Amino acid sequence: MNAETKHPREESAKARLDRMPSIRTGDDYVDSLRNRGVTVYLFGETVAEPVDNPMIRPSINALKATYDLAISDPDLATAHSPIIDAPVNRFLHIPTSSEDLVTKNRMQRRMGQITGTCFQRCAGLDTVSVLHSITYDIDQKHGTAYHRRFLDFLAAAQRANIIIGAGMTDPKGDRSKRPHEQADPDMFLHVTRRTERGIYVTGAKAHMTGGLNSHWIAVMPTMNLGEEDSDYAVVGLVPGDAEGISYIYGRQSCDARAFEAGEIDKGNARFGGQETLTVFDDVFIPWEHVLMDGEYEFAQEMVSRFTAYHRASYVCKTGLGDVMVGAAAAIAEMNGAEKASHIKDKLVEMVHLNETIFSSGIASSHEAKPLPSGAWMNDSMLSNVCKHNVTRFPYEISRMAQDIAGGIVVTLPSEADFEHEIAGPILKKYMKGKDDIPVEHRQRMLRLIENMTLGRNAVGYLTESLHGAGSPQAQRIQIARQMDAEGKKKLARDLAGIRD
Ligand SMILES: Cc1cc2nc3c(=O)[nH]c(=O)nc-3n(C[C@H](O)[C@H](O)[C@H](O)COP(=O)(O)OP(=O)(O)OC[C@H]3O[C@@H](n4cnc5c(N)ncnc54)[C@H](O)[C@@H]3O)c2cc1C
Repeated sequence: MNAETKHPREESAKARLDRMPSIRTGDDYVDSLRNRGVTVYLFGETVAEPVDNPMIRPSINALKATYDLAISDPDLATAHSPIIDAPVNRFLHIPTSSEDLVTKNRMQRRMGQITGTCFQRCAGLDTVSVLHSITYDIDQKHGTAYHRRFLDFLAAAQRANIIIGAGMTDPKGDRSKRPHEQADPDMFLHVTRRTERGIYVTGAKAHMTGGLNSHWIAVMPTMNLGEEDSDYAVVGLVPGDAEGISYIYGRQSCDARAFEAGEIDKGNARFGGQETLTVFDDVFIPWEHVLMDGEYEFAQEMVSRFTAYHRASYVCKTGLGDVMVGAAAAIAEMNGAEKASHIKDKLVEMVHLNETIFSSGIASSHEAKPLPSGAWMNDSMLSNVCKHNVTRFPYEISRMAQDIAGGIVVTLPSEADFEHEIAGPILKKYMKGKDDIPVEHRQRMLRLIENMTLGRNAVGYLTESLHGAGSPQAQRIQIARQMDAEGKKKLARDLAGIRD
């Protein structure tokens, strides 16, 4: 069978991506998502064209902004890729220095400031970063060809400028059991059969950020695995519209406001996040796109390297934190409370917490080290500290923003009532703060605070900060592994004059 007559399922990433018009602008990206025929379930129905769905579109807009930033600020959002010897979007660039990782963090903060939500592209970047080194290391041990396959894929992905989604988290069923011990083997994605041409996988990936906004998905194990879990030790690259893949859309708090008329009550009408349960029903992956098959002893190292990158990527939340501080300062002014010393002090505390997150994340990038493949990786201790700060501080920052905003942040009547013939003028009279500030400005600022602390974008600012890249205990385990208590005890013994 020659290349022309191959079934599309077997087509190489290069052939498929070379056929695709290269994406340059944000508008190109939006166009690239049209007419893909992906199966998406939302509110008990299938969605004919996700791009035009009012609930889905804000999440697409957030990814669109990553393309627009690359054009408006190329120093920040593009990098020179040695793989194709050309500039690429930084979200597809393998870091080859600590400076690369520092600039990546600055870009992530900027994206958070622009969108006020999860812009969904970090997990894919951190996945390709870890695949660079882990495929190299597996090849060194087993003589496999994974690294060459990976580089071929990444070169095509960089040229086409696509989005890569990260499918790591399995549904996991009974948390006390290993994958092979589960009553239902599909609780973790696994290989069901191997043929001369490739493998078939079945299972699901949970909470997938930007699931159906991605052109390709990288699936990989979610935890350390033993020999009995070999079929679960699989890494594969799959087009997002591959046969057998379906997406079930995750609800977000207040998401149905997307269908209402008007934009004020949406809080952030333009941008939102997206998570899907991505289901793999006997999905074929040709060998060319398989990057791990049974090398279970590398699963733990892969997860640990992924988290070293990804837990520092959570500096993106400091961009959202900047928006929260701005919103709190603005609503204090609108309420006429900005001169109160406790308000000023709360704003200082919010900034202190936000910058504490940033400092641990950026420090982990400055302390990055090279791996044998040539990719550079964040300092793991500091990136775990960064993520652990993220599991707490955005909640505290949100509490202070709600404190400063006043109870009206949760009792404000609807935009439609403000427009009502009788209720409208009453509301415009009583919802006023300072005289010279239009009521609508106050309404909008309150809705933004609501959106980020209780509404759709609280998913990205709060609960994703808690669980994304691993729940808090996962960071404490990593910190405990690396804290070198014995070395620290020796320091104390020496100073205390205790000699063995
Ligand atoms: C908004 C959002 C976006 C996300 N995006 C992505 C993505 O793009 N790609 C991706 O792969 N994943 C993604 N995730 C998934 C994220 O990595 C997981 O939520 C996280 O790893 C926790 O897993 P879980 O949600 O299954 O919770 P659980 O594992 O059920 O954890 C719940 C609690 O139980 C505890 N627990 C769990 N298992 C055990 C055990 N065996 N022993 C003791 N305690 C245990 C945990 O510490 C935690 O406190 C996202 C999550 C969120 C919320």
